[in-house]
Amino acid sequence: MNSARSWLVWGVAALAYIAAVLHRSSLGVAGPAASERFEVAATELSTLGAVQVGVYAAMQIPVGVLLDRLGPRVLIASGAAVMAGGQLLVAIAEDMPLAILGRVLVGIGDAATFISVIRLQSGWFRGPILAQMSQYTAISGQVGQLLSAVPFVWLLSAAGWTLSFGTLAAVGGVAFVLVLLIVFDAPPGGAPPTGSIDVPEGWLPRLRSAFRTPGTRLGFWTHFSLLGSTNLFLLLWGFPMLVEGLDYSQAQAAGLMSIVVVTGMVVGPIVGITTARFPLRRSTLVLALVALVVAAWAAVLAWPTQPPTWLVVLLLVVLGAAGPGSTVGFDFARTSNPLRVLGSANGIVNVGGFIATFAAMPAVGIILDLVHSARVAGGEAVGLYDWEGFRVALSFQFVLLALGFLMVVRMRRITRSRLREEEGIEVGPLWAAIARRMRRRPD
Ligand SMILES: NCCCC[C@H](N)C(=O)NCC(=O)O
Repeated sequence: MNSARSWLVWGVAALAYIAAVLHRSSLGVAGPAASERFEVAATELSTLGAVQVGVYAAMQIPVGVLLDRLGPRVLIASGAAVMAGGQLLVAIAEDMPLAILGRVLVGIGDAATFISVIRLQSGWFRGPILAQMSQYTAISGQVGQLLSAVPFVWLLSAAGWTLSFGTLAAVGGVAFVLVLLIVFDAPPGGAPPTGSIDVPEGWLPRLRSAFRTPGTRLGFWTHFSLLGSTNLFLLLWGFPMLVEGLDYSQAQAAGLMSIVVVTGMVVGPIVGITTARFPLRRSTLVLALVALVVAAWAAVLAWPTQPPTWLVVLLLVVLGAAGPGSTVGFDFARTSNPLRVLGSANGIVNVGGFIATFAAMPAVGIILDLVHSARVAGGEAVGLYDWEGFRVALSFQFVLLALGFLMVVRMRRITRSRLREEEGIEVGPLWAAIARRMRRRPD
């Protein structure tokens, strides 16, 4: 445990996750080339991305269940192979149906990767470092995002569609081989024991047991509350909001959006160390981050004119910090479930953020349309994507953020009362803990 070999195994699994995120984000940066190759408009093209994210979300529970049966090694390796196959289809596709099939395969393989790497960590690491490992895994994914934004974009322009997507397929193939050679579920001698906790037999009872555990649902609502806004911004509405709503150039908008990614990479380890040091205060950190997201959006959307750049940057920093905050959801699942149901529990947590994203993505589009139609009917000559429209449409997020906040408060009450009954641990208010600590400190 926690040995050089643990780091090597995790490192190769993290490489597979980097490759997964590279596959995931490769289409987003290839928009114009894809429009040209398949002769489709932007709207049809966006269905390719939506299909992939939809498949990813729909596969979380089945993948979680399979993870508990087959273990992370099989799931990470199969994920890499399926994604490589999918990218190969995209590389040779000359029409949309084959490209869609390719992206469906990418979505399926991608779905198997992140929660399997998170599950793998519990086989190889012990102690406080475990709380940090999920953050390091999530950060490695950001490397995949950067690889798609810079070298892949360059390769696409230099070598063309087939060769560049073919290269991604080869990257997936290399990841597959490396995982088979190096990644095993646990060190020789087996995984750490699950203690005296009874684990039900059969996938459905196990899934039910994971769902009934309050810590799993606390993780789900954490992920729901903190990933929705960041995903909504990064995956769909951020770019149009900055370019068409706030009149930034495309290059400025790209630079601004990278603030979200870089902040996530900086804040991740801080969140990991904090949650490892103060495990009983994780939910307070989550609630504080949700409150920050609400405050930042409220300030930007309520600004009397177009918000100044410093305020936009502040929003982007907060959205960047929310990403690592959402990863805390997996830590709640880890500390409240036995190892043999952790795959199912991680699957449940990971659905949270994607449900929020799915609810918000179309809702913002529909509200933008409604506001635009109403204003045009009232005699105004305005574009679909003007700032007034975005102000109203993006406010929809407050509904999801409020729901998420209230559910985190509720689930933390239930989790804490379970902790009191089963382990005799009383978690008092934060201010009382701080006051106690100050009294203990020598003058
Ligand atoms: N851009 C935000 C990254 C946060 C990572 C996140 N907690 C997560 O759940 N990722 C799932 C995945 O498959 O990448």
